[in-house]
Order: sequence, then structure tokens, then C-alpha cells
Amino acid sequence: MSGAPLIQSSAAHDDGVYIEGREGHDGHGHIKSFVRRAGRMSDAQHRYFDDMMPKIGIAYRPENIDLNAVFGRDNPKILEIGCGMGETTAKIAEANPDSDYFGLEVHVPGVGALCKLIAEKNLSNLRIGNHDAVEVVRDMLPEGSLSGIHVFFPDPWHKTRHKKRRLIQPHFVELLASRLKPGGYFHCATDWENYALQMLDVLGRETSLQNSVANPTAEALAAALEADSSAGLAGFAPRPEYRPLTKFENRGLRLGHGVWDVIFEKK
Ligand SMILES: C[S@@+](CC[C@H](N)C(=O)[O-])C[C@H]1O[C@@H](n2cnc3c(N)ncnc32)[C@H](O)[C@@H]1O
Repeated sequence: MSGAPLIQSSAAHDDGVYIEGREGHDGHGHIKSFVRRAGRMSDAQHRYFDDMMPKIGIAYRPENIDLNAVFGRDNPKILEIGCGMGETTAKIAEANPDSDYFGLEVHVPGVGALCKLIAEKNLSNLRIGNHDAVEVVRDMLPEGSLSGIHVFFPDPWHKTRHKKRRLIQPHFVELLASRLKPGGYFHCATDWENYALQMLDVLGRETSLQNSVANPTAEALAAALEADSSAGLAGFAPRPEYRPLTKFENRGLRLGHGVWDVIFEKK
């Protein structure tokens, strides 16, 4: 690790207008799981981004970082990919002060919103990276450095032609699994049934991971994928207490929509 500062101080926005992501390939061979969006940040998001990111932002750079040095202690390190507006991220960090959380989010207003929560709750165990998770995991996180990975409600990319943009793909899952310590956990959740089946399938094929609950048989999983239905399929985990229900999820559940948790462990 070189002596360059880890802190992210450059705001990716100007006059409230932000630009993020890139369409299609990034020139390094991977398809982005997000698209360029232009929009406005609220004044508060802008202010908190500028005030907090120099203190708690972890800037992207193409070299390994020492997370124990970043947090100043040798406690479990949990990565969250796609924090959105950060409510869940902040709640989990607040409820688990003995673990350290590294949240990644490309959406700049979301990062501003999470900065506000970190300031208001005075959280010292949560840091943010405002960069593509694929590059951060690939370039910055050492093998075996994580005790857990959260991927909650990743963009479902509903249309068949967009499925290649989904985050949970074999290559990225293999990379993520390599960053887990033995016994570390990989937790995905989604409210999109087809993506839930993909998560179970892709994580189930990663040989360094094992399902935390009974795995479906290969025949049952193949039949479920063919039918595009999870009905009666084993392999999904009950929602653990540490993942709080979101307002959006609560409303969906009341309307009878499903939510699936997929939790694997590193062998
Ligand atoms: C549907 S939202 C879910 C947000 C949050 N986890 C929740 O449960 O409400 C998915 C988020 O993932 C972010 N995202 C997608 N691809 C990403 C990537 N490669 N790196 C970092 N964030 C990403 C998006 O910007 C978006 O905010």
C-alpha cells in the first residue's frame, strides 16, 4: 500500500448535477450493472456529501487496501454492494457496533443521503466508496479480508436482453467469494423471483461456497429455472434479524409479493 491518502474528497457532482456510471463496457471487459443517470442532488445531500466524504469516503484506487488500518481495529469487515439511499446500511451498522461496514454505491444522491445518516447517528463503523463495486472488489480488497457480503435488492434488470447487467453473475461471485474468509457469509436478497432463482443457481455453482440451508437437488433447481418459479423450492433462507425490513419491502409483503434471501458460507 502506498502513502497516498485513502480518503475520498472529490465530489462527483457540480452545481447539484451529477453524472454517474457508463453505458455498456468499461473498456476493461466488464458490462456495467448500472447506467449513466443525470439528476439533481438535494441541498442537504450535497452538503453532507461534501462535509462527510473527506472523513469517511474511501476513494477508488487500483491497489489493495488494509481495512483494519482504515477502521483502526481488527474487527469483522462486512461489504455492502449497492446501498441505495442507505437506510438499511445505516441501521445495520448502528445495531452492530462491533463490526465494520464498507458500503459501495455509485448513485451520488444516495451517497449524500447515507453521509447524512452517518453524521446524524455519529457512526464510526461505516465507510463509503462512491465507485463501481466490481472494480473496488477486484482492485482494492485483498483475498480473505471480509467476514460478510451483503447484496440487498440489486437492480433486477427485468428484461431478458438486460440480464447480463445483473450483478450476481458467475465471474463476479467467484471474485467476491475469494475476498471472504473461511466461514464468512454471502447474503443476497431480492423481490424479483427470476433473480432469486439466478442467485441460488450462481451461488450454488461456486465451489468455494456452500448454502447455509438445505440445497435444492440439481433436478429441482433445473425444473424451477425452466418453470421460472420458486414454488416449493428448497435453498432460500429465512430473513435473518440483522437485515431490517424496508418500508418498500413491507408494503410488497402486505400485497402478497415475495422476498427471497439467499445466504451461502465460504468453505
Ligand atoms: C435497487 S437499488 C437497492 C438499494 C438498497 N440496497 C435497498 O435495498 O434499498 C440497487 C443499488 O445498487 C447500485 N449499484 C448498481 N450497480 C452497482 C455497482 N456496480 N457498484 C455500486 N453500486 C451499484 C445502484 O446505484 C442502486 O442504488
